[in-house]
Amino acid sequence: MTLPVETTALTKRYGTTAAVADLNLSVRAGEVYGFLGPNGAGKTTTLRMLLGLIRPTSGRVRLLGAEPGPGSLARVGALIEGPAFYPYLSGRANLRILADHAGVRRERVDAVLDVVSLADRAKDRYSAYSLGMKQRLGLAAALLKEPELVVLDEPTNGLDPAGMADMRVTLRKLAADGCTVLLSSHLLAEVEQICDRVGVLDHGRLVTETTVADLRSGGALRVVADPLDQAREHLRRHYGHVRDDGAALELDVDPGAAGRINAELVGAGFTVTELRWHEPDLEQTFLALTGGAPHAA
Ligand SMILES: Nc1ncnc2c1ncn2[C@@H]1O[C@H](COP(=O)(O)OP(=O)(O)OP(=O)(O)O)[C@@H](O)[C@H]1O
Repeated sequence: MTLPVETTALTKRYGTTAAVADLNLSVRAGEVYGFLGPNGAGKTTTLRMLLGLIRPTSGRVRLLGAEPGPGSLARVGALIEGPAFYPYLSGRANLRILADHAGVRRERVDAVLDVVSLADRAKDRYSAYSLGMKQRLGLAAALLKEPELVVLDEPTNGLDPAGMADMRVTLRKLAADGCTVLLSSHLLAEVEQICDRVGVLDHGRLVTETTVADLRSGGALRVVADPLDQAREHLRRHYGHVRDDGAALELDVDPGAAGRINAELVGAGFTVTELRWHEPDLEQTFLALTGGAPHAA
């Protein structure tokens, strides 16, 4: 099956600086793919190459199975630089202008306003919109041509938690309807909640491409039981290595083992006061992958 986005050894140099180096990305049909990296990692440069806005120094881009060009780009919706709208016109009027320009039926305008949940504010002037609504109108514009693939550069940047949540719902809805979504972000927590898979970029290089579930793997079962020392020895006998920080025990077991361990401890006469799966700290994972490079929140 054709991948919506595939790059091979994609490279962009500015003078002696490699903004993007040897990048092999693959975005699968119907997924929400998060392109993650600290500021300056090369995300925007990559997205611009995908959309044919700048030329790679070397390497190859396949967009919906073809070179980025009029044929493939007609099937792609993109939001790269902030959307430009007329501030004194309503959201609907702005979209109508874009629809007319793109040769899209006007009925499509109301359909996309619905998708981004702006139908009830469609008559309001663009200048009265919140940042979240402006972003969603930008997304609506990108959806006018019923694209198979949507490419969004930092779609949640600057949004408050409610705006982020709205955007999340909208993007998941798009994917559920069969549209592939590729978005960039420097916020791991955000990507983690929206995306199926992530590609982590650092200094122009892909350091990992994996599922969000995989990024999260490596957690441990945290157990607090009384008396703690004896519970530790008991668990060691059955499960091997047990970490003890003085307040709680941690076991590297499968999350599904929690119920059995609870029953065993209670059966052996321990009082279990806490037993929960402890997720790995994703922020630490991200910092480790990107060499601890500081990135803005
Ligand atoms: N036109 C250009 N000329 C020279 N250097 C550039 C140009 N565009 C980007 N760069 C450099 O390439 C690197 C990657 O920039 P890019 O904007 O792609 O990063 P980014 O991951 O999108 O970060 P941000 O979120 O801050 O935009 C940076 O070091 C940047 O300074």
